[in-house]
Amino acid sequence: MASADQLKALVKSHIDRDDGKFYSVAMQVAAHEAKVGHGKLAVELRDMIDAAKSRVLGVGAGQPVPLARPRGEVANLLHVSHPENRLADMVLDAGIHARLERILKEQRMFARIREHGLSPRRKLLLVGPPGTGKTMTASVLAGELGLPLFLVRLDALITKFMGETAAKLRQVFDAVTEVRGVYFFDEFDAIGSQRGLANDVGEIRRVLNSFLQMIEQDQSNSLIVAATNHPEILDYALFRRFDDVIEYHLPTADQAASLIRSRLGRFVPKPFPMKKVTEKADGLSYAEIRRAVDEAIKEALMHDEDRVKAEALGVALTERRQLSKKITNRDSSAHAGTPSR
Ligand SMILES: Nc1ncnc2c1ncn2[C@@H]1O[C@H](COP(=O)(O)OP(=O)(O)OP(=O)(O)O)[C@@H](O)[C@H]1O
Repeated sequence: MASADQLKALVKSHIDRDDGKFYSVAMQVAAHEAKVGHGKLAVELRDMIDAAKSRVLGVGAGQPVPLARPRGEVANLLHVSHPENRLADMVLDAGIHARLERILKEQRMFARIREHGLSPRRKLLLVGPPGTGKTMTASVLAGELGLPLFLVRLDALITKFMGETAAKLRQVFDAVTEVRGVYFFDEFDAIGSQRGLANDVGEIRRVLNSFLQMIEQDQSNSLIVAATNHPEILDYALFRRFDDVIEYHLPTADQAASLIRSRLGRFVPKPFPMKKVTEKADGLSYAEIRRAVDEAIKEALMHDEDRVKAEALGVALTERRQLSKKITNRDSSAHAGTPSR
């Protein structure tokens, strides 16, 4: 019998018209029934869910995806989108830029590379602090190559019923083979580390081993992109499974200036004391700088002004820094009690 929480979640997802949630809870109920020995009921429930899902148009993003729409159970695990981002939209140091260009070139020529028995680079690990462009990179790769971007939903993949996780991972890797796309595993440390996620360390180890096996065996034409802010807790065995490991960093002063200018567009202040303003961005991520610039643009719009005022931009950046400091302090005090390995 489903738990009270599951029943409540089912009713709530129906009220919210959240199909994805509804199917996910229904699958949990089926898994629970299988676990307590009601195999026939579990199979019936799963069949009903699969049949219902294959009738539904649009997955996750709520957009119909005619050519690359995951079906059946895997639809819950993948959120599909079709980004239009370009490499030129990113502010990057020359090294990362060159590596991404190289990956794109190998992908564009993959038939020729395959003909010679070689494999293009397509398994990538992106590491670096939050807001430095790891997710954006996955979007850019998809956008440049005209491929769908599949975000692997770790919340759906790693359930309370940990025994199911490896089976779900198998479904994701089957999709990787069947539908060419960019498959993005964000917060990859949830799979790639041996600690933190659950008390059941043995189970986490099994999931990690499954991932290692599946990524090693994968010979598809899709790109597999994993990202983490915590490379230090990744299992060492993972690194050699990737064709490239790319390290992202907070922007330098020049990169911050370049992002500010491109984001401001026609709103750029006149005169613009760039150096003075950029100093206020020191220590902020690209994402934080972008948000500060957006705040300043909104301020201008609300005052019916054609341009941002340099002081207003300075204030927005300073506010972001204060916020960022608060978050960092909170995170470090939260981690202070965590025993190290
Ligand atoms: N290198 C960059 N160049 C231009 N804009 C960037 C860059 N990095 C990040 N941004 C801006 O910040 C936003 C958030 O960045 P993104 O989600 O890619 O960061 P992330 O590294 O994946 O962070 P997290 O680890 O928190 O997921 C992007 O959508 C983009 O607008």
